[in-house]
Amino acid sequence: MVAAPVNIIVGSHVWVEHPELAWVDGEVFKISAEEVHVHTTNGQTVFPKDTEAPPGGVDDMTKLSYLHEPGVLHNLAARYELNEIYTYTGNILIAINPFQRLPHLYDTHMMEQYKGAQFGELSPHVFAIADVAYRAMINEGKSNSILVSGESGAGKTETTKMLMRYLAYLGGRSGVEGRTVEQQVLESNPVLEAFGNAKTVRNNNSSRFGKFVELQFDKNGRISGAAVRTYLLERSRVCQISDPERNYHCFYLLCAAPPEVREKFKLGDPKSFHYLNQSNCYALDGVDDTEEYLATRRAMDIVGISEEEQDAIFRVVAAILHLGNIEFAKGEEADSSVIKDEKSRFHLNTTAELLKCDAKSLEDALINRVMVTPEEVITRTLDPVAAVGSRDALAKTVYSRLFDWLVDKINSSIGQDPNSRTIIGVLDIYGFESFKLNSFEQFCINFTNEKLQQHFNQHVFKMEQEEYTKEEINWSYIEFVDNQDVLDLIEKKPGGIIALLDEACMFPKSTHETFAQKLYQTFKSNKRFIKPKLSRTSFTISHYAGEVTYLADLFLDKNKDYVVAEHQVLLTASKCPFVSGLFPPLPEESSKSSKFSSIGSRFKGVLEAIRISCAGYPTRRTFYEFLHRFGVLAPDVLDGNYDDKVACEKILDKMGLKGYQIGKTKVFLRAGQMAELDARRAEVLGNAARIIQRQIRTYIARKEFIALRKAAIVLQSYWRGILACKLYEQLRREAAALKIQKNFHSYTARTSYLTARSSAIQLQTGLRAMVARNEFRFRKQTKAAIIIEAYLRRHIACSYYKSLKKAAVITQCGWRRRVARRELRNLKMAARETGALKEAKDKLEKHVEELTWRLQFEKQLRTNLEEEKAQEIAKLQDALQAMQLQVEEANFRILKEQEAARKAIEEAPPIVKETPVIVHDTEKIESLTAEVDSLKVCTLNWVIIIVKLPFDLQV
Ligand SMILES: Nc1ncnc2c1ncn2[C@@H]1O[C@H](COP(=O)(O)OP(=O)(O)OP(=O)(O)O)[C@@H](O)[C@H]1O
Repeated sequence: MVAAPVNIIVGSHVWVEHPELAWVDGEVFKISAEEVHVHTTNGQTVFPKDTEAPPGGVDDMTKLSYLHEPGVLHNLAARYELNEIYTYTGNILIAINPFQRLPHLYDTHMMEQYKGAQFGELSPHVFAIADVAYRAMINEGKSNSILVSGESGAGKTETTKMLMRYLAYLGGRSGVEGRTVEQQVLESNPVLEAFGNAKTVRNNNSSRFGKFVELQFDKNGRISGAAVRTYLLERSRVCQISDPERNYHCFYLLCAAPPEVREKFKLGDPKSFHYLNQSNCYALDGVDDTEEYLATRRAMDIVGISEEEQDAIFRVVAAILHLGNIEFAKGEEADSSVIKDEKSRFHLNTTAELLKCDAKSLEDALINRVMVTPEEVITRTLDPVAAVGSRDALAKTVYSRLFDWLVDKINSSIGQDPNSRTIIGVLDIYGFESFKLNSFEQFCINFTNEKLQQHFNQHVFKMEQEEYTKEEINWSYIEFVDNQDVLDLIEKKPGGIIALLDEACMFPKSTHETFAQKLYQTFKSNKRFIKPKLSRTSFTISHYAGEVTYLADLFLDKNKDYVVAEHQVLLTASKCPFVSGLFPPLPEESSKSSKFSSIGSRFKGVLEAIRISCAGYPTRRTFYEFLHRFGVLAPDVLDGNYDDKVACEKILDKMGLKGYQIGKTKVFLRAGQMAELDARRAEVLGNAARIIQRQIRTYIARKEFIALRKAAIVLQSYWRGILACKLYEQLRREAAALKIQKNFHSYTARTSYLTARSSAIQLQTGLRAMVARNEFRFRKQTKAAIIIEAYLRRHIACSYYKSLKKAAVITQCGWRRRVARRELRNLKMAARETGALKEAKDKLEKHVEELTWRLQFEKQLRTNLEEEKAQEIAKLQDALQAMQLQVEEANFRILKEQEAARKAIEEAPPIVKETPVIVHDTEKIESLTAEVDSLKVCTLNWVIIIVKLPFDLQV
């Protein structure tokens, strides 16, 4: 791995509950207006406050004028209060856990801004670090790594995720089946977290392993693959937890799995398992383990873990829980043990069943040890305590193998790029650890941190040197505290602690006690090694970050990191291919040395970087800045028209400072020299201020006196004026009072008059209203009477009219009947006369005919006599014509009479013919009609009045 050009230190928690109080790593800092008090275990230290720094703090701590621990912490606290969680220290980023979501800090817009931006141009940000790493990789073609370190819960994992997101943004590539590599790495997180994370005191989801995510890039800077490497899984947690922590999440998830799963693995309440019930914490706030179980299964699906493999994984997890419940009792032989009771045997059988191995072999593997000597094979029994140790060792081994299997599976699922030229690695590893009891794990972690520290020292030192070279200053005598001696103590070959440990592991008779004694002997004169009094197995190392006492008790076993041969044989023989796959047969005994391939640092590392700066020339100012600030110390130098560099040198000499350096453009000051100059500057400025103050005070006092006198005169005249005003006011008030009284009296009199008047009016109104109402009632009654009368009269008139009408009609009918009868009689007589005429006519016709015949007869008889009687005939003819005329007349009359008779018959009764009559009493009728009209129409019949009567009406 190429040395990292950039580092991220995830800082310790800083809580600023009160703006003036910060708590950092167990030390309380009280920040007053003038100075910073640090309450440490060694008592109280007081530091001057950095008055140069802006109230919101500086974004790069190298800009602080005073580089001391409280100043640095105060700066972080001030920034934290403004939600500025990132701060630079040179090119190191310090991130402070905000304990709240700050989405605006990580959105695409933010990524866009940091893309390609100059380092330091924008506010400190994790994206800026990733950007520098990426650009360096692209420009120089070198791999880079970013170190994320800090104590548990500081936010390393979150920071790592942000880095990954940004790097994926820069080098994004669509991955297999549409999922990007970054997505695949993130999708694998739930699986890793379920098996590698646990609740600790500081973090509910604490990663209990170190993680190195390697993003592989192709020549175009596109992500072409990724790998996740894990380190130092906290194996001891599988068997041992303390309240209120939890074991790995997967155990609780499985206990909360659906009933059929629990039944299959014979699981129950987590409280019933020894590996879980050592702590009272079973559930996590806001986390549903059943949901998490299903989410983990889903994530396993995504990662490509088959159904059978998932089943086997959870079977192994269940087996570990049952394994933990196997208890041992003393056996009959000395130093031997047996399975304690039926309950333990049940768990033993269940474990064997789940691991698909022989129950008897499991029992033997737990309580016996086989020792192979050149001569013979000896089987040694284990006492109950050793058997428990054996049981726990098996549980830890199985679990760590399971975890490694998962990591391998995830890596093969994400896919590697064997042709990748460059990588960017992100290392997420815990920082320096010091607990009450520290074991081999802490030793390894702290060793890792020592390594980082050395790397870090060299790195910062190198940068300092570069700056000094650039400025051409003499730097040969710069010292810095090196931790090489600690590293020598731990890793030197031969003779270091690790070498001695490896040596001890190789001797079968070695115990932790002999190992500790060896250490005491070897390092009795080493400044970094301390033997604690009254202890036979612990030792203390003076690390760069402080002293840590380690318990050597389990160092040998843990260092060996070997799988007990019996356990190996047992599980290799498992009928379950998954389980046997976790324990492939060993080719041969492998070296047991610990493998540490990475480094970490923590916050106090950061301070070391500052201390290194202090060891050199921590304060540097350009000539202009220096003269601008400290010119007041030597005004004559400023007036002397010297070159800036010479002027700076003269001022420094005048102040009697030694050891400073003048570069090409800057003045380099030793630690503390800036403070000294500041103090002198403050003194000079103070003296000047005092003179100015004196003059100003005199001026102010005189000005105040004149103003006071002027004010007194003005006050007096005002006061007199006020008295006169008061007198006038009194007089005015009296007059006003009289006026008011007068008006008041008139007002009351008028009010009472108006009241009486209004009462009288009211009374009158009432009475008048009463009279009017009576009158109105009377008129109303009268009107009603008139209406009734009118109705009555109309009724009488109507009745009378009806009777008259009826009489008229009767009279008319009688008269008409009489006339008609007379007519009829005449007609009948006429008819009878017509018959007689007709008879006479007929007779006459017969007579004519007879005469005609007689004429014709006589014509013949009297032909001769014709001439004689011509005259007589002519006479006769005349008589005949006359008679014919009479006949015609008679006929005509008959016809007329017939016509008249026919008409008479037609007109004969019952038909009554209306004959217009002359109305003599029209006025009377009209008046009646008018009256009837006025009396309102009662019925429609009455509206239509016959105004013409057929006969003379006599009333
Ligand atoms: N940048 C951040 N923004 C918001 N919340 C954060 C951030 N960093 C950390 N946190 C919060 O702090 C919690 C702990 O962070 P994280 O798990 O990253 O710590 P860690 O240093 O990895 O701890 P451990 O070493 O125990 O795994 C997170 O669950 C999250 O709630």
